[in-house]
Amino acid sequence: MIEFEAVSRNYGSKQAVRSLSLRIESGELFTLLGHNGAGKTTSIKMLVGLLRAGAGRVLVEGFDVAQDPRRAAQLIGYVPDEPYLYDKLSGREFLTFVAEMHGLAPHEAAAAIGREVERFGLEPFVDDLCESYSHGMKQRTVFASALIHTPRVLIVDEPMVGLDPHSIRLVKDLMREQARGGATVFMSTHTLTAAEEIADRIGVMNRGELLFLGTLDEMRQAGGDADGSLERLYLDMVGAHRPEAESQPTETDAEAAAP
Ligand SMILES: Nc1ncnc2c1ncn2[C@@H]1O[C@H](COP(=O)(O)OP(=O)(O)OP(=O)(O)O)[C@@H](O)[C@H]1O
Repeated sequence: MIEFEAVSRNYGSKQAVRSLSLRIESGELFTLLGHNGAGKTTSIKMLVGLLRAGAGRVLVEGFDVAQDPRRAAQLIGYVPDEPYLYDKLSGREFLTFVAEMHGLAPHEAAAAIGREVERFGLEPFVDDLCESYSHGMKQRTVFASALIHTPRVLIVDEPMVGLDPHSIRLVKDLMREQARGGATVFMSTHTLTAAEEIADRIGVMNRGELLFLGTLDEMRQAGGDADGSLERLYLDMVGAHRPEAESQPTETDAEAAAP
């Protein structure tokens, strides 16, 4: 179970997340949507303990992630938006390192690694150095590492980016399977078709605030469109709230700024 209790976070004077309250039950697959800069990654970083909340608190299975970070880390599997791996380790060495970090005994680690290598089809490259992996191979290895300790809570930030269709299917099935098995799954994504297909509930974030929280059917009711696709409903919902496009430097500006 995940709980955000009136959570806020600023970067300097910029308020990235404003009084976010949200409860996600075990067995639920929750999807967080929102335009670039809406506050999704900031929320996720507070959830996994990489950032401290400025106000409020975040609980995972009842444990405050800021007060009890080790306990929370044992409960959480986290797949960040940028896959992190050690270039000079092979995939198997990396998975072994993660298993040891979670305190798995060697025989448990070997069994868990075998299970995840098979699940994510890593066998053809798992003994090669990570520096030789494509983006999708890295992402699949990171997914495997996030599941090594069979976490109760799986948190994934933009899981579909850069994956081939086969891997996308794998990841979608995996997230549903995790939720069916009783885990809490929290996914942030811009891939609306995937969210439409697999989410139990959807949250729409806008300028650090939760604009909508509910099922797709509830979103259709709110949007007055009984058959609307998630893409249509989402675009209508955030369209009215979208901030002015931030001014991008023109080529001339960039050239002028060059030394
Ligand atoms: N390290 C940082 N320093 C200053 N401001 C930041 C920092 N990280 C994020 N922000 C700002 O906080 C706000 C929320 O950013 P965040 O990364 O949480 O958005 P997001 O919804 O994950 O966006 P995206 O879809 O582009 O990943 C944005 O206005 C962003 O500019």
